[in-house]
Amino acid sequence: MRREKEEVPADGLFVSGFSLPINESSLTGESDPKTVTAENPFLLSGTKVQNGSCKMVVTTVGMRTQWGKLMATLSEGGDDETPLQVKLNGVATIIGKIGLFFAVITFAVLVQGLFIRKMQEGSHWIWSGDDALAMLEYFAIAVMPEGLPLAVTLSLAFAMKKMMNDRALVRHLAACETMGSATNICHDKTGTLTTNHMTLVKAWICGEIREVKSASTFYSTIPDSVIGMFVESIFNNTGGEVVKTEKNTTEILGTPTETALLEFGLMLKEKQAKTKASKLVKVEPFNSEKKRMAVVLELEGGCFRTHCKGASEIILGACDKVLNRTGEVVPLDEELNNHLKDVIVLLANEALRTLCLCYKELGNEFNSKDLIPFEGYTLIGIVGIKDPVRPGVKESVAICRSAGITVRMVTGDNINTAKAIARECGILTDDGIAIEGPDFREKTEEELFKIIPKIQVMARSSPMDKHTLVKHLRTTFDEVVAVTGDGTNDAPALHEADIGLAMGIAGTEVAKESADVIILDDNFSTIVTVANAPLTAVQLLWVNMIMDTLGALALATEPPTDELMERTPVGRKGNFITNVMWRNIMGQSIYQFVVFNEISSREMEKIDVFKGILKNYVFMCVLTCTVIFQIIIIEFLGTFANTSPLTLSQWFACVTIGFLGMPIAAAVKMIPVGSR
Ligand SMILES: Nc1ncnc2c1ncn2[C@@H]1O[C@H](COP(=O)(O)OP(=O)(O)OP(=O)(O)O)[C@@H](O)[C@H]1O
Ligand SMILES: [Ca+2]
Repeated sequence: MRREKEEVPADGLFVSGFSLPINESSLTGESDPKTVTAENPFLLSGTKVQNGSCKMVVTTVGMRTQWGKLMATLSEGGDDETPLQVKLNGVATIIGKIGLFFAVITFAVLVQGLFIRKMQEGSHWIWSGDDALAMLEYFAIAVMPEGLPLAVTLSLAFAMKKMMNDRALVRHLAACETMGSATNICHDKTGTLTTNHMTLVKAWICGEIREVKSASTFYSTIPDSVIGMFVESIFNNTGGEVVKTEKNTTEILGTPTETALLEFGLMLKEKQAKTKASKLVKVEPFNSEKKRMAVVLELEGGCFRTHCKGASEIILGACDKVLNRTGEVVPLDEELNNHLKDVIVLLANEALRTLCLCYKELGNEFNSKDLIPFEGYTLIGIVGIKDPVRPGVKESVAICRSAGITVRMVTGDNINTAKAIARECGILTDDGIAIEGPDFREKTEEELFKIIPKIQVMARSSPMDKHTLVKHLRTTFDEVVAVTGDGTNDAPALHEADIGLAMGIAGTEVAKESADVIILDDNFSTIVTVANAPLTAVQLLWVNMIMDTLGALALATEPPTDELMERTPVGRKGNFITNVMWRNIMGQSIYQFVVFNEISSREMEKIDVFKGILKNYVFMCVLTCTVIFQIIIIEFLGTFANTSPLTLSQWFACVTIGFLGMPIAAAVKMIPVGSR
């Protein structure tokens, strides 16, 4: 028995069930779902059930399935280079050349010093093992700054571990740093910005909007025939299911929209005497493209009736009759039509998801092979479903904004619902554009070029619209785009994005599989943390350019600070080494002392470098080790390291001079430079 969004566990044959779209993209790369029926009964392991349920007979399992065979032949392919890697290649070459130049000079100077000493001693013809060792040591000193690649990998790995602690599972290591340069985030609404716990709170039925508090108040003024039709619609035209558990409680399965409707239906049903027996002859399941679902019922006398429900304004367009106050079918005239449109806007403006439910008598002429017609329906009612915004979303959006990241919302919902939620989250501002998917599709390239930067909300979008927007942002505008999502309809966009983030609990398998990072606890603010982590890689890198590997290692373990987010993201084109970095590099090169410099390097823009220093044990540990090492080398390893013990006053002088580096670093940080 397969249920929605589940993976088919083995190869097998379809036995019974209703139209069952299967996504075989994991096997064939084809993203359009294929419908499995009695004529086309093959179910393959590893593919995803997108809707409905069925019974299947298992034919093969494990490595014998098509999927298993594919896995066996699969060999690792090379990955695309990430933006950081591309930039690193460039930077590494320059640094390499500069480094080589200085390495040669350092080596030459050291060797020349050795020669002069030996000349003075008159022993330049006699070379001992000690001298060879000295040469080797000079060489080591000269090539010391080559820890760069090690440090980068380390820092990414540390970032990944850090993110794991924050409940973000990184599926691709490279994603750790791509996120740091994200300039755009496209959020899906339902399930990402909102909690996806839906409840039906209002309904327009029999001529007025009623609040749903209890069945009895809702009931009293509505004719029984209308309630009967409503209940018939809810329980037959559904992708969900009401099941009795072993403990004799009822449990509702299905998507949140379906559950909300079924819950409401159960409440009404308690009062309803008995629903007439009827048989389902055809189901057209909901999909994000059509945004509606329909079923055909065979009634007692052999007549057929179809029930349809879905996106309010689309369904309203297919209705030409409506059930009035007394439960009679009356024509839907223009006045009433406009009134209903206003009702939809009214409900949507309250951030409610609106759905229309309608039916049509088909007489006794219906063949289950026919398509369900989509016109001439009778409207039963319009429902308003509440889906509260996740806690912390507004704050997270604000943080992203201040970090210079453009935040957008792409949703399949009604434009007014989308706008209301977007305002609540602080995504939609006065100068932003909200557009509907069908409008967006019609735009020419030039128009798109003009409006895309201003689009803050895209409503009624199909999965392909989401994908198209992301693609345009990435190619035409050269932005680094992050996408968050939970549903199957987000999968194409998640896949297209530079970094795809999927919700771990509420997210569907298909979404998770297309994502780079999975937010395990569905906590929205984790997305900000994810955006935070990779900047440490950059921070660490500049340190490494002027310092040794050990220091870099210490900094690599520094947790990202919230202030990091306030820095503008690097982007695809932005200079890798910003002016700020150059300033610090220059300043510090002129006057530096390793230990103090390590402390100074913790923050590139802040004067207060000590903030949180005691919390980073690894940093403190490495620092202490460096100091102890230094003392040991100077005091006790005189003959080996060519140093002599210092007097107390000499020590004091050294530390003071060294420490001076810190105020100097602080002073350098005061020099104003542009933000890039
Ligand atoms: N089970 C359903 N049956 C009929 N219509 C539905 C059903 N679920 C959703 N809808 C309608 O389809 C619209 C949403 O479609 P879609 O699946 O593209 O978006 P979503 O994933 O729910 O939202 P988002 O893109 O914000 O996550 C809703 O506004 C609603 O009117
Ligand atoms: Ca969604």
